[in-house]
Amino acid sequence: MSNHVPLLSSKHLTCIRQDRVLFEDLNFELSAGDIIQVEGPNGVGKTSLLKILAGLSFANEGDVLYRGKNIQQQAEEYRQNLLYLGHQPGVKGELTAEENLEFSLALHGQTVADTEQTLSEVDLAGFEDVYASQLSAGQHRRIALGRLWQSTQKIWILDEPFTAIDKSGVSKLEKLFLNHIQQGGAIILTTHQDFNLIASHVTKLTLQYRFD
Ligand SMILES: Nc1ncnc2c1ncn2[C@@H]1O[C@H](COP(=O)(O)OP(=O)(O)OP(=O)(O)O)[C@@H](O)[C@H]1O
Repeated sequence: MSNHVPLLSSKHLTCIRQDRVLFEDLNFELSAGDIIQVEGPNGVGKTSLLKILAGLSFANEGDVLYRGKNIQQQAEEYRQNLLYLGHQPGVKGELTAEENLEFSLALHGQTVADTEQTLSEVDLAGFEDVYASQLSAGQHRRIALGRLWQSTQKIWILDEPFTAIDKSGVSKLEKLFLNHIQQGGAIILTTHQDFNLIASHVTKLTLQYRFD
């Protein structure tokens, strides 16, 4: 008998928002080496699901398990092993690119080191001292994505990480994702974009509108 325990799993998750059942009895497993793409039309419940998985909001029924145990019973350990990027980049206009990255890393308990190198990984070399208010939407997203390059967390939960990112940035991210899963990490993400490099590694979890 297999004693495989997934990194992250959901058991019988039900989510109701504004009297609408977004999903019901949702079960999935995310193991080391997996990439799961949550897909479905606008408003179907993808962000709601990711927030529940990240412990930022609650399901109406069911559980989220980290290594087989409810995330609420081991909130601190789970937090240390989780990197969540929401669909807003969360960048502050009055801080420079480098200050924003430092602030975001510190806020999330990540090591604040090599921020210059990290900004260069996300193609922001030369923009370190520019205020974010003077940077583009794609550059804001790149600052937020910088956290991935400094991540020691195994589980990445990413809400629309490719938004506003150009083609070469998307390829670079795909390479980073591949590297992450090859090192024993796992990713669950939403995107409306198709994958290229990592397409064969991606399993889809499709949410559908319910009309009951
Ligand atoms: N905190 C909340 N309170 C009330 N309703 C909410 C809340 N969060 C989400 N909803 C509703 O739940 C539904 C699903 O929203 P969600 O953001 O999860 O969709 P999505 O699939 O991520 O959409 P998109 O592809 O547009 O990002 C929407 O109708 C939204 O209005």
